[in-house]
Amino acid sequence: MQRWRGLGAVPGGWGRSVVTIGVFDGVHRGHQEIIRHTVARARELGVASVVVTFDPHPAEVVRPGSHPAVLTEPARKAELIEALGVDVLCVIPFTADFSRLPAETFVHDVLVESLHAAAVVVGENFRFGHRAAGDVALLARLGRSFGFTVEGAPLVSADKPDLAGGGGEPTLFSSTYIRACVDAGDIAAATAALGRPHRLEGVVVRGDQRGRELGFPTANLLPGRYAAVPADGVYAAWLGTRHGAGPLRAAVSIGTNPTFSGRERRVEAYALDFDGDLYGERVCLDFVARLRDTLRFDGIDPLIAQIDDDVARTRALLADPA
Ligand SMILES: Cc1cc2nc3c(=O)[nH]c(=O)nc-3n(C[C@H](O)[C@H](O)[C@H](O)COP(=O)(O)O)c2cc1C
Ligand SMILES: Nc1ncnc2c1ncn2[C@@H]1O[C@H](COP(=O)(O)OP(=O)(O)O)[C@@H](O)[C@H]1O
Repeated sequence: MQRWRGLGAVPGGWGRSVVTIGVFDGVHRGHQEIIRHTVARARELGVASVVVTFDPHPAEVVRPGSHPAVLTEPARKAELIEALGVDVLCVIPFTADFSRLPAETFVHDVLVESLHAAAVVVGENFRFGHRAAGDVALLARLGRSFGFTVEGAPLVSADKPDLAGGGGEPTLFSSTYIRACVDAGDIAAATAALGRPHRLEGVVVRGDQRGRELGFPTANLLPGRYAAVPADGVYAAWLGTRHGAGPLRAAVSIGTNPTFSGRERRVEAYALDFDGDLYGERVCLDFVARLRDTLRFDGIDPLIAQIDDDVARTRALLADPA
């Protein structure tokens, strides 16, 4: 997959392409559907498939201070998009000026002049241009005058309507919905919508050096500034490192360590069957299940007994690194 930053990176003599546009945070099952459709269409037409995305998140530029929680860091997003067979990922720096482009100008400059779109694939609820004034109907109208087709991919929702909480309405998979699932610690719902576990990435930093004394050294993960951190609680997760063998089973604690009257919120992972130094390493946690709420214990013995139980459950849940 080629990676372009900005429209200036489009090579001279670029042919036609099939394009899809979006923030694609999470690359969830709905996104996957749209991207697969884009790739399939491009292959049919014998042209390149291009995913256009934005950095930073448009919300932060349009309303500073409103950056939503990030489900996938840019490098991870690119990796997931590449795995879907896309030819080009074009990341447009989302500036205040760019945000003010009227919908028509956006279509002309990006889709027609730069990418020579033969077809544009979008979800039914796609909005674009200044104040999100453009919709699929406008895009289709512009397509007729500029010479590209517009294909709306159907939106994907939960198979079981009752996942929505009994309301009867099927839950539409969206980044906003998945952020809410993660924020509530609903790992099962997040996994269903993403089509894979939610991943948190970060660097291992020093904590209070207490873990070792408890018999459970924990890698304290410092997530990215806007990362979507699951609700306080204890989780079973796969811990991935850059070096070393495959992913490690981990019992993860997220919270302020109330037993020790801690104040800082921390993400700590005890890796099972592991003894090594992780300080300064970039690691990731793929959350598989929520085990329980964070509790305040009277002393360390009941805490240790509880962590023993968490570790046993983690071992049972995470059968075999595939
Ligand atoms: C699986 C697991 C579950 C934990 N559950 C709790 C808990 O319920 N309450 C709590 O106060 N601390 C809990 N802890 C956090 C410990 O208090 C923490 O690991 C210890 O304070 C070490 O901190 P340090 O890494 O900063 O040295 C848990 C830790 C692990 C690994
Ligand atoms: N099984 C393990 N799981 C997690 N970290 C481990 C493990 N074994 C050794 N370590 C190392 O020990 C460190 C954690 O020790 P700990 O006493 O909890 O200190 P800290 O308070 O700095 O987290 C980790 O950052 C890692 O480098």
